[in-house]
Amino acid sequence: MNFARRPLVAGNWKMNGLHAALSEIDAIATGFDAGLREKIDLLICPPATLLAAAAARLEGTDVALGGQDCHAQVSGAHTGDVSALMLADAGARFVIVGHSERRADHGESDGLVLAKARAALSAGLMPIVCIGETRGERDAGQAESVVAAQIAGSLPPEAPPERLVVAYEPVWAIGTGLTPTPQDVARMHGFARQRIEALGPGKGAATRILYGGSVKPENARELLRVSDVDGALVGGASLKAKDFLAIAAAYR
Ligand SMILES: O=C[C@H](O)COP(=O)(O)O
Repeated sequence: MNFARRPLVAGNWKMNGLHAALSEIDAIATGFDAGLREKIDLLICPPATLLAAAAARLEGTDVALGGQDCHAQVSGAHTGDVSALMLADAGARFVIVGHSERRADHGESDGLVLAKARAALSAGLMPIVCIGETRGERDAGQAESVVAAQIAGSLPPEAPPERLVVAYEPVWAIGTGLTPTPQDVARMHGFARQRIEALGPGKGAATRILYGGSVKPENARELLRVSDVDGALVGGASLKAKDFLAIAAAYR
């Protein structure tokens, strides 16, 4: 166990959540008790429309807020986009970049994800850079080469490891109820850590790598106790405070 890598349990609400859902954020803050606060970091990434209201409600708590994406530029003529600085201004401390849904739906390349991660760092945010192979890539025996290319192409090598989080999310496990075996997770996280080490000595050992893809209260303990797993990026099961806190409780 590397104590520099404090576990992080992060919830990604994706395009879910109207104002009524702020009550779940209140419940998460209430349920994040001293026993858990001592051991882990907890983060919610609601839709951008809820960030400012959530920030007001979370003031004085230890629950952090994050955005789900940011533009690579600080400002300008980019209709519909949100910059990292705007997310920080609204109360975010983290931002997810390169989620597979962004890579697939918006054709985001490693180069663009890298630019977004750098924009996040410049705005004082901690980027959570997502990587992971598709089912087809895995079946073709390319899981490692895909992940290696994503690490080389989308992680800013200049970022100090304590300012960067990586999330390994096999695309075929997202929202499907399917998960890799703990052995598979250990293998892929170990591999990712080696590739991160190639970005600079000591980076592999010090960078937090989260697992994401169908994490639920029922499988959290098994997945989060795998070596080289430093937390979870949770989608569907982060929408209800009860489920999200039950996942975080794997670290009790
Ligand atoms: O960002 C979260 C991941 O895409 C996982 O989503 P999921 O927990 O619904 O499978």
